[in-house]
This record gives sequence, C-alpha cells and structure tokens, in this order.
Amino acid sequence: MLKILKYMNRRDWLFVLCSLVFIVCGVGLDLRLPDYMREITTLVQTPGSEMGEVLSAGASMLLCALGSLVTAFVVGFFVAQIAAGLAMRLREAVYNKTMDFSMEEIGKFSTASLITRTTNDIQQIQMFVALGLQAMMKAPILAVWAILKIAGKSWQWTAITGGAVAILTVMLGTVIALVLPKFKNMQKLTDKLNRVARENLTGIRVVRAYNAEGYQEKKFEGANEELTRTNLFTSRTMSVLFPGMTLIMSGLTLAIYWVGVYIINEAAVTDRLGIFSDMVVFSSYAMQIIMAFMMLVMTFIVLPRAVVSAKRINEVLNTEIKIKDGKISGFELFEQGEIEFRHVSFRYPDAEEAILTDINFTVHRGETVAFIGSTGSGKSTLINLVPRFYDVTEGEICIDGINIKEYTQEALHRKLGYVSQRAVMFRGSVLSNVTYGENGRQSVDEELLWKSIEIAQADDFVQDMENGYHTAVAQGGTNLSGGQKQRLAIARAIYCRPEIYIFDDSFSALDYKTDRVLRKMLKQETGTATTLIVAQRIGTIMDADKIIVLDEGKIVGIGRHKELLKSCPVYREIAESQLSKEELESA
Ligand SMILES: Nc1ncnc2c1ncn2[C@@H]1O[C@H](COP(=O)(O)OP(=O)(O)OP(=O)(O)O)[C@@H](O)[C@H]1O
Repeated sequence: MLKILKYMNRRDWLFVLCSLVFIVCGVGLDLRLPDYMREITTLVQTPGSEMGEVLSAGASMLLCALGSLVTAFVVGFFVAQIAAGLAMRLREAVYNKTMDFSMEEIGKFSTASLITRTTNDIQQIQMFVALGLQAMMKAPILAVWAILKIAGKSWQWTAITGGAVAILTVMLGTVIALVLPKFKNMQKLTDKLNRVARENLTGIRVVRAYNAEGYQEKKFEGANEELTRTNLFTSRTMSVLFPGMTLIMSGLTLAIYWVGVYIINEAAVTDRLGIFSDMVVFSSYAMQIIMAFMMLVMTFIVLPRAVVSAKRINEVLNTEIKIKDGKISGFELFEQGEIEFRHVSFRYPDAEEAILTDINFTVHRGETVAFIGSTGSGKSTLINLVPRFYDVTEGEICIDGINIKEYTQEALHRKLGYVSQRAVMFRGSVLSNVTYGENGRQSVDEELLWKSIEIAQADDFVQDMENGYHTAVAQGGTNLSGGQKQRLAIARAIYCRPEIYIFDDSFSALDYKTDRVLRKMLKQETGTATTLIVAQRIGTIMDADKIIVLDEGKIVGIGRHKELLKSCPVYREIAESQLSKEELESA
C-alpha cells in the first residue's frame, strides 16, 4: 500500500498538509464543546447565575460546532482532490505499463484481470484515500487530545474507557482477520466475472446461433453467485461493527454515570457539583475517543480491500517486461529488409514442448517468402517472432544482419508492416484506421492513403461509402464485412511503406481474384520490400520466390512451387488437396 503513495505528487502532499492543519483546528473546536458544557452545567447548578451567561456559553458552543463543520468541508475538498488525482495517475501508470507488456506478460495476467486492475482495483484505492485518509489523520489526533484532556480526572472512569477501547480493538481485530482473506478472493472473483461477461459478449453471435444462452448463463451465474456469496460474507461480518460500536458507546456512557453516582455519593457535599460537571465532560471526551475509533473502523472497512487492490496494482507496475529494447534506433541506416533465422527454436511460456525447432532460412531484400503447413504447424508463431511479440527461446533472428533484439522496438516496428490473422479495426473512421500509428508522419498523406486503399483493393467499397474514407468505423469494425476489414488492415500496412511486410494468413478472407490482383499490385508498387506470407491456399503462394513448408514446427521443405511438388511430400499432399490434376500437371 505504501508503495502506491509514491504516485502522489507534490500538490497532493501539500493538500495533505493543509488537511492536517484544518483537522487539528477541527479537533480543537470539537474538544472545546465539552468545556462549554461544563460551564453551562456549572452555571445551571449555581444559584444566581445570569441567563445571559448561559446564552453566551451556548452561542460560543454553536460557533465552535459551525467552525468544526467548515473545517470538515475543507478537509473533504482536499481529500477528494488527493484521491481523484492519485487514481488518475495510477490508471495512467498501469495503462502505460500494460501497453509495454509483451504477449507473455499479458497472457500471465489475462486481459480480464488487467482491465479489473485498471478500473475496479484503482477505484478501491480511490475510495480508501477518500474515506480513510481523513479518518487516519483525524482519529489519532482526536484520541490523543481527548485522552490528554481527561487524564488524571478519575482512575475509575479512565479504566472503564480503557476497557471499552480494549473490547473495541478485539472486535476490530477479529473482524479484519475474518474478512481479509475474503477480500483477496473477491478481487479474483471480480476478474472471473469480467472474464465470463467478456467471453459472453464477444461471442454473442455464436452463443445465439448455438442456443447456448442457458449454458453461458449458468457460467455467469456460477461466477456471479460465488462473488455474491463472498460479498455477503464480508458485508455480514462487517455489519457487526456498527451495532457493536453503538453498544460499546452506550455501555460506556452508562458505566461512567453508574460509577459517577458512587463517586458523587461518597464525595463531600461541596465537591459534588464539580464532580458532576466533570462526569458530564468526561463522558463527552470518552465519546470523542470512541468516535476516533469509529473513524478508524470506517478506514478498516475499506482498508483490507484497498490493501489487496494495491498489491494487485503493484504486481502490474513491478512486473519486469521480458522483451527489452535494444539500442539501435537509426533504422534509416539499414534499409535493406533482409531477414535471417539462425537456428531458431521457440517454446511458449509455461509450455512443455517447443513449437518451433531449429529454423534456418534467409530472405533477401525484395523477395516474397511464403509459409505453408498443416494447422498448428507453427506458421503464425514463426512470423510473430519477427515483430518480437515473443522472443525466441534459442537462436537468433536478424534483420539486415543485426539481431532484432538490438533494435529499439520502435525502430524494429517501423521496418515492419504487420497484418494479423484477424483484422483488427479501431473505433474511428476508415482514414484513422488506414493511417493508424504515426510511424514518423506528422500529417495524413492523402495521395499515399488512396494508393494504399487502391492496392489493398478497398477503393471500390470505400468510394461507395456515404462519406468516403471519413465514414465511421465501429469498435472492432463491426459495421464492415470480414473481407472489407481485411482489406483495410492490408491498406494500413501498405500506408506505412515498410521494408518488410508480414501477412499472417491475411488473404484468406479475400476471394481468389482479389487475392491475386492485390498481390500483383503490391509486388508492382513495393518491389523492393520483403514480404512474408502465411497462407492456407496454394494459389496464394505458388508464385512466391521461396516457399517454406512447416510440419510440427520443423522445416520440411524450402523451394519454389514446382521444386517442392517433386521434392516435398507434405507440400505435394497439400497441393493435391487443393489443385486440380491439370493444375498440378501444368506446374
Ligand atoms: N499463446 C499460446 N500459448 C501456448 N501455445 C500456443 C499459443 N499460441 C499458439 N500455440 C500453440 O502453438 C502451435 C502452433 O500455433 P500456430 O498458430 O503457430 O499454428 P499455425 O500453423 O499458424 O496454425 P493455423 O494455420 O491454424 O493458423 C499450436 O499447437 C498452438 O496450440
């Protein structure tokens, strides 16, 4: 929790200081009230007192109460500012850290948990600061000050108050010991609920199509019930606190008066009035001490959850990012686009077996290299190693003769135009999606934008759209067809004018004709760029300069279409399943 405090800035600390000053003033005013009570009690009990004196003491009492109210408002204002500012800075830090995460770290936390940590967990901290900070500052000041005021008054009353405080402490300790583990669980269950809700919503079409609402509902209900049960347990346990506090407060007043009766009875008649007003004042101060504890209880209600949340936030912030930046950022010096895999092996984190083993090949500048193989043979895994979504487990990948780990990630990514298997669209417009990422450009290059759209075979439908490339694109591109999304994703890569194109099965959403025309235009326009294509269709890759055939993570054939038909049984098998006899023979 303390580590979180380093996200408070100087303004926050200044606000803490100001709050402290106002709290001291407020406590001072609160503790003046019993003094006026004593004065009024004495005046009322003393024959011959003037009504004006009573009224004047009463007015002072009222002023003190009003002053205390004002200080409470001011402190509330400062604390709200501190809490909101801290939450904002934490959200920013967690978000920025998450953006730097590699796939390994994202996989370790899970997307749902990262979302909960950025929202719900930070909200817990904000709530704790908003409610707890004030109480944590005020309670000790109030308690110490009140104790000093009653010290030495009567050992019997002091002992009773001490006993009440001890009972309170035991009650608090027991409740916290019971609920703390549950709070830890509660955040995990919130993660789970988020995960299930997310899965339901993203897969809603499949859920409906398969009439799986009942099944998904059960999953959701399961997670929901578990969270509700835990919530109920903590709320019920916590609910003991307030009645318990009230009982102790009333009990304490009763005990003070009870004991007071005996003390007064045994005192000399002349001392009785003094002892009586002392008793009234003492019980007021004792109440203030209990109030201080009450405030701490308020803090303890939110503290355990905030501690758990702080731990979860710190886990994200303290995670060491596996993929480290290199030093080479002068990418313009190396504009070649040659890629070399040297004895590359790769195993997913926590997986037992390697997915890729001893991969060796070189792609020269301007070449098109295609990867083909059965499902799960490791094609996507292989090309995803180039942008360093994961780092190789063994061996090295070099671009222009330099290990990709030595480039800064920005320099490396500027070299690459990556199109993923599933086209990713962001909320915005066609324009914002195609010109996505600055990549060194300050403004939109309209000519290049249209050219990219044209090469990606997206010009027809973009022109037909109501507002051309200013047409809105919904989050995830839900207002576009699969093929349209894929074409815009390809246009995005072309717009970057990269040295190296990476197409991860990006042509499968296109019809054969569009696929062919697109690749032909791409080759014409970007002749010097190196292209890596993962494809399922032989038609997409048969004219590639080099075809690499993968089987169970190993290269089982490298060559051109015709050569592989003769030399590589795996390739021939794939070709036979897709091409007609005539096409095979004419190859
Ligand atoms: N994040 C991951 N964690 C663990 N294993 C993974 C992960 N992603 C993929 N795999 C495993 O790696 C293997 C290769 O997957 P990959 O996606 O590279 O295959 P592919 O050849 O591209 O298949 P397809 O043609 O079906 O897309 C598969 O067995 C898959 O289960």
